[in-house]
Amino acid sequence: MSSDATLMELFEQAGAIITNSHFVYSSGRHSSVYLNKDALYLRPELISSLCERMGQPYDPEQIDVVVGPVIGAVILSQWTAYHLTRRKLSGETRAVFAEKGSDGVDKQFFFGRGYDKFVKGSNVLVVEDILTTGGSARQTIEAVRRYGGNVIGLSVLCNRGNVGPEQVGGVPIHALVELPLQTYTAEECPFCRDGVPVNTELGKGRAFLAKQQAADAQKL
Ligand SMILES: O=P(O)(O)OC[C@H]1O[C@H](OP(=O)(O)OP(=O)(O)O)[C@H](O)[C@@H]1O
Ligand SMILES: O=C(O)c1cc(=O)[nH]c(=O)[nH]1
Repeated sequence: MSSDATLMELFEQAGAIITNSHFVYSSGRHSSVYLNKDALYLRPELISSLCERMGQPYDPEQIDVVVGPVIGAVILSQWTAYHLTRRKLSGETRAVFAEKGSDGVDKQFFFGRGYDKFVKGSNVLVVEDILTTGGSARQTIEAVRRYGGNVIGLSVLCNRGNVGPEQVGGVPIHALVELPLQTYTAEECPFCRDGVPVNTELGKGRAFLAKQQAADAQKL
């Protein structure tokens, strides 16, 4: 695994690149291509080797903690911390995750479970699977800073949104794959306009349709 092309091939082989459909993303944007990270998370050995590469550019002595936002990046934080620890002369790199309240109370990422103590005053590597708008990564970085951590870098599997440091709080980004892909707002989406059915299996299509139905019902 040494180039974007090789990694892309690997993602394809793992069934992680799905095209020619109508997806809705967590940001609310729409697109015809979906990078199915969950097909990668099925494969621990593959994820381990990807995370080894995600941690490679960083000096392990400089990273105390790896932080990932729930859900997928929890797996990345574990494996990246594991490989950083293996390169460390002494001590262990911790892995913690940032979460959001399911009750709607905590709308921003927070560190529960006593993890705040491991973030405060620590040098932190933030990991994320996919950058589309960079919103989730930016919010994670903001949470680390709010809790008193020092963000050293952001390492991601795939930057599919051409996201730059200025969109994630000025933090340098390392992406295993740079794959700029077109996305649209719902209003400008050509697939919505042409009546292409929304994919309800992957992404946030089900929630999008439910919201649309609720809005339509209110109009009646
Ligand atoms: O750059 P952004 O526009 O923020 O989009 C990227 C985020 O969206 C997806 O999260 P999803 O909600 O699918 O997360 P999960 O399945 O990991 O919970 C993806 O895993 C990133 O976390
Ligand atoms: O932006 C997203 O939500 C998103 C895009 C993508 O390609 N894959 C994914 O799992 N999430």
